[in-house]
Amino acid sequence: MTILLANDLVKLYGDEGEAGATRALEDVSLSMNKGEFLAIMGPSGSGKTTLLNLLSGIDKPTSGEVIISGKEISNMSGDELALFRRRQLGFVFQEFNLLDSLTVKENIMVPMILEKKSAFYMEEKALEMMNLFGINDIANKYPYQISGGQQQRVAVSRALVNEPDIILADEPTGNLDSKSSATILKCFEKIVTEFQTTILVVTHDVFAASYCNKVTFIKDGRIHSHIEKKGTRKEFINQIMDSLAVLGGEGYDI
Ligand SMILES: Nc1ncnc2c1ncn2[C@@H]1O[C@H](COP(=O)(O)OP(=O)(O)OP(=O)(O)O)[C@@H](O)[C@H]1O
Repeated sequence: MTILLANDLVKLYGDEGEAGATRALEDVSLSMNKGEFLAIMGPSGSGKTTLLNLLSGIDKPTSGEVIISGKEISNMSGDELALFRRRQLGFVFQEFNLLDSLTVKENIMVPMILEKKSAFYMEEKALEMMNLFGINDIANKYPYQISGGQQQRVAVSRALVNEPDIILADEPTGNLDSKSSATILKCFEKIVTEFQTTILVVTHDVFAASYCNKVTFIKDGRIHSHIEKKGTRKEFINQIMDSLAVLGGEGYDI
């Protein structure tokens, strides 16, 4: 089942022909099936953030379309899009973005509160998530009382509670040490395997990308190449490094 389809995306910042206008994306097409775990990698300025902004509906393409679960989001009105983003998309960011005045459990409940779920359902669901990610012992703590790795596990739980069609993650391990990064990546692996969740990760980090099943490389706003994991994760790391060597550019974490 196709979850995400991007067709011939073009993004131009500024007006065509105008000095300083940038063609950030040129004819980018992408497709993801249910249960796929994809990393997008590319040099600084290659268009990764722009692509993520278009896929998540934060920004509109100059031309082309983004279809998620059969719905074209590039044409949705503000309200329709806001609802769609809340129900069908899960977001994980580098900065965790938790609410400091709410406990871990309350943070996880926020998307369900917005959907007016029953108190019983919310309790059960929050508990299920906290058990899944090993954070039930910190349910009543506040974000500033827990580690970065724990905060990111809360953020992943929050992204999952409304059972989104796809999780979009922007440098999810960017603020984490290697041990916490591995924990988060294993959480992603677990939900892909257990729930067939579809996850797209934008990352500079070879270690993070190696947990994915596929990597798409972009360069100068165009898709450069794709690779698929066939053997072990260690072998995939070597494959990713080889591709990055061909791709060129700087700013990768190895
Ligand atoms: N709001 C904007 N207005 C004008 N140009 C922009 C804007 N946002 C990005 N760009 C330009 O578009 C191109 C792609 O930028 P983008 O941020 O998508 O790259 P990136 O791959 O995410 O980079 P990084 O890895 O450094 O975050 C760059 O040339 C950038 O300068």
